[in-house]
Amino acid sequence: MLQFDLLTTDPASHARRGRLTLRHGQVQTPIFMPVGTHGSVKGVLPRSLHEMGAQIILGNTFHLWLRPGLAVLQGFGGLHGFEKWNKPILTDSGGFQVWSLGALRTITEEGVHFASPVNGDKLFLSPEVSMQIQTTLDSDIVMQLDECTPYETRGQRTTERAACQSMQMSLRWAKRSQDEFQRLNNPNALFGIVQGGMYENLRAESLAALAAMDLPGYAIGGVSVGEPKDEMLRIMAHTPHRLPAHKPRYLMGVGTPEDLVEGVAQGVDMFDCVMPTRNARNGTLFTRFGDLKIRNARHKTDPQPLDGSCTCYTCAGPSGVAWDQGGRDGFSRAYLHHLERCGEMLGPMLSTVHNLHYYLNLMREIRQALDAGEFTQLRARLKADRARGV
Ligand SMILES: CNc1nc2c(CC[C@H]3O[C@@H](OC)[C@H](OC)[C@@H]3O)c3nc(N)[nH]c(=O)c3cc2[nH]1
Repeated sequence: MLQFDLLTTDPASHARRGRLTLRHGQVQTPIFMPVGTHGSVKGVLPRSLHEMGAQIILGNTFHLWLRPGLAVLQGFGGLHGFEKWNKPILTDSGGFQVWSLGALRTITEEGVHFASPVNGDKLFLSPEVSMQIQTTLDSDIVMQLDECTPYETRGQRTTERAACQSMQMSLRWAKRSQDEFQRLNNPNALFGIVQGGMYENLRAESLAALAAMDLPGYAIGGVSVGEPKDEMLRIMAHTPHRLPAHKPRYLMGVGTPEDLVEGVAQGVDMFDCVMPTRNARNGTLFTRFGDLKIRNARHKTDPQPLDGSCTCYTCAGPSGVAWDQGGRDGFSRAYLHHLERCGEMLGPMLSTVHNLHYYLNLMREIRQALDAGEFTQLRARLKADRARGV
């Protein structure tokens, strides 16, 4: 079950404002979806996710199938009951993880044979098995099982012929996913995934075949897989706006704040990326004026928060009043630098709150600008601000 309402479209770009209605609630788009691969968004309390306005989070079929396993998840009625998240969840199909297992897996038309990296068990993942797992997880949005076409194979750029064969297998797996999804009477929404490597003609063939399947939503896969930035931008400029306008469009695994703004301008509605959470754990913080490495000695005595305009708990404390607005309840860069240097748990926790808030707030600003017809101005200001440097 999914309803997508297209609210406004930007006259100067492919950007649009929408609203997704799913079984576990509504999602305003464009939206960023925090990644909770193993059933938790690393280092963040669900209550903090609610406070920062997270509307939908991700889970991953592959990881949750291996641990805790279907029997446990079944006992809780699925992933919502298990991780105590009562808003929408999107689960990825496991294709990407299995692909990244490398030598440990054998891909055939039937599906993928591999040894569990957890306990060595011999496992088999097919479109049908992936649908059965995601039905048990009861996620609001289910991704088809696909093959994420690599950018390179043994150091050589993937040829058009290889990308074509991979894309066509993903199309056959889309059909098998849809048949099984319907056979299971899954009440949620199944998304197709466009492949085709870095070849626009293959991307066009993939999206045409998927559009003909009349699925509730579509993702663009096979990017953010190690390709040069200009290649990703080329595909981002080609594919999203060619997908059905009245269906939600999800760009998988992307990206930096600049990529999200560019993606919205190209017509993307939904994003997921491990960057805000992973970078937080590595001490790289996103701010309005650029990225900041909290480990750097220059922060040792700095009383300012990470970002003077930010209202997150880390920057503005319980009052939520930003430093620039006179607020002095937030944590200082000096304190965060100290926590990082000492390896204190609180460091990555506070940094993750800030980075996720930054991403979610960026999308909130974009939605507001689209509602006010000011997306072009916001896009220019964000680009200039981020280039200023911290
Ligand atoms: C990072 N770049 C990137 N991610 C990608 C993901 C999600 C990875 C999935 O793995 C977990 O994060 C690591 C997340 O799972 C919750 C995410 O959805 C993809 N998933 C599928 N099915 N097909 C793709 O072509 C694909 C391409 C990607 N490029």
